[in-house]
Amino acid sequence: MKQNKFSILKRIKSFGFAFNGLKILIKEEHNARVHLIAAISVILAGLYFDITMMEWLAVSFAIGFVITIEIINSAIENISDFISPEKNDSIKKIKDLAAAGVLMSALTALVIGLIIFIPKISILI
Ligand SMILES: Nc1ncnc2c1ncn2[C@@H]1O[C@H](COP(=O)(O)OP(=O)(O)OP(=O)(O)O)[C@@H](O)[C@H]1O
Repeated sequence: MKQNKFSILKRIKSFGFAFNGLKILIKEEHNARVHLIAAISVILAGLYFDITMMEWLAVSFAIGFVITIEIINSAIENISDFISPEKNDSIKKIKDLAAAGVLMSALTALVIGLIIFIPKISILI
């Protein structure tokens, strides 16, 4: 890696590139939109049920975890398509593994959501 001098301007630019990544995610990745809608719904449910600070910590971590894994999955999908636009068994394995990462993160978030919200919803019923 090149040894460059530290520059505030360059750090600010890096933030810009990262925000551009978020823009690409929302514009091009349909699964990310689904996760975003789920995240907004959970935040609204958290406000409605007035969940505790610890519960907000768990919910925030779950949301951040799923979106982060979704971003990594999208990057892997894009690099895979760039390297091999044609069908390839190794690319299939790589993409399926990345998709499994998203599935695991979403299931983890679902379990956290169920633990927090089922008792609160059951009181209403
Ligand atoms: N180049 C390829 N070679 C072999 N299999 C592929 C290839 N591209 C995709 N696949 C298979 O198709 C599945 C879906 O790939 P795709 O890139 O469409 O992911 P997706 O999650 O459905 O994408 P999207 O984010 O567009 O919904 C992969 O998990 C893999 O099994």
